[in-house]
Amino acid sequence: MIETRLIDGKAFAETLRARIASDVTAFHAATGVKPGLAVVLVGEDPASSVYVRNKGRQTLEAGMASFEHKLPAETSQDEVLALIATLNADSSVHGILVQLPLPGHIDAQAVLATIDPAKDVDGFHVVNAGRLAVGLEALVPCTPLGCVMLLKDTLGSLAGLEAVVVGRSNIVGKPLAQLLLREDCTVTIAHSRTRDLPGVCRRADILIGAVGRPEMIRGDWIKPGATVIDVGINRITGADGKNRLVGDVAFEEAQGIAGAITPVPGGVGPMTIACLLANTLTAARRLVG
Ligand SMILES: NC(=O)C1=CN([C@@H]2O[C@H](COP(=O)(O)OP(=O)(O)OC[C@H]3O[C@@H](n4cnc5c(N)ncnc54)[C@H](OP(=O)(O)O)[C@@H]3O)[C@@H](O)[C@H]2O)C=CC1
Ligand SMILES: Nc1nc(=O)c2c([nH]1)NC[C@@H]1CN(c3ccc(C(=O)N[C@@H](CCC(=O)O)C(=O)O)cc3)C=[N+]21
Ligand SMILES: [Mg+2]
Repeated sequence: MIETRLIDGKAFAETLRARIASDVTAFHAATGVKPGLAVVLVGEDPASSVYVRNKGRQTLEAGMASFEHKLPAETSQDEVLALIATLNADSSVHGILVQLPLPGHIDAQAVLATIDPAKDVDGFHVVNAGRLAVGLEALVPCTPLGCVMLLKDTLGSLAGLEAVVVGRSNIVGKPLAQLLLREDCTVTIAHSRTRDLPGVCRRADILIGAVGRPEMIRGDWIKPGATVIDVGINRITGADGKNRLVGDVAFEEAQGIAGAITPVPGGVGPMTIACLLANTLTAARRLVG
């Protein structure tokens, strides 16, 4: 048995946000401009509500302006597109985030395609996804960016390591694989059709759970000493009837096997928000500079 190190994403994110806040102060002093982040929320998604609340508060704490647009669930796609056009044209807005998932009658790809790529702080626009894929400067999705920051802080160089990413979504798995490739990892992307998922996971020096299934990745899927990043945010009802948050990895089982692991909460989640603020400042610098 080894001693499993806890990767404290909450503490790392606090440090990052403090640095961003002082950079925002300097940017404001030099340009007279306050970076502004607009968040568009259509309908009520319970999983999104914590994120939106934390984000709004931390945006203000970083010295940025926060514009929240909460629209009813029955808002038409055309109305959402019109709002985005307004935000694209608004010079006080440097970052635009449309909270996903959107209600079923709205085509998320059509909405994302309307966002000015220069203001796309989520990095979900095809232009930013493409620029990342071909190695050009891009706005990079926040959760993958946060994961790689934690990995580099834990491991130093990632070059040559076997990374297995479980999950292939456009918002986490795919861009994370791109970033790990950029760090010279040997990358495998696993998904629901992967054969022998436990065996594939056991190859990983770096194992990432981005699935959305509570504690699906078991302790004996982890190679001894591996670094485990748990992206999953799953709300479950415990034996005591209380709701709690768990990741995609069976955290207790990983103790004594993993070399290091992120907790849920307090791991990747806070990093996502810190990276969103970092991207908003980056966007403001490029738009104003
Ligand atoms: N911490 C944070 O900041 C963030 C956390 N999240 C959380 O991360 C998790 C993933 O989010 P997201 O990427 O949007 O989810 P999606 O539902 O978009 O994607 C899930 C992926 O997991 C794969 N998958 C599902 N079931 C299995 C299975 N049994 N075995 C192997 N692979 C499987 C799917 O495969 P297939 O493609 O074949 O269907 C898919 O590629 C969620 O819990 C979400 O809440 C998300 C964003 C930010
Ligand atoms: N356009 C868009 N961009 C996103 O980045 C995006 C999205 N839509 N839709 C929803 C998912 C989910 N997500 C989270 C971010 C932070 C926490 C977070 O701060 N979590 C804390 C607290 C969680 C809690 O206490 O409930 C933690 O893990 O410690 C969680 C989830 C971003 N997402
Ligand atoms: Mg999704």
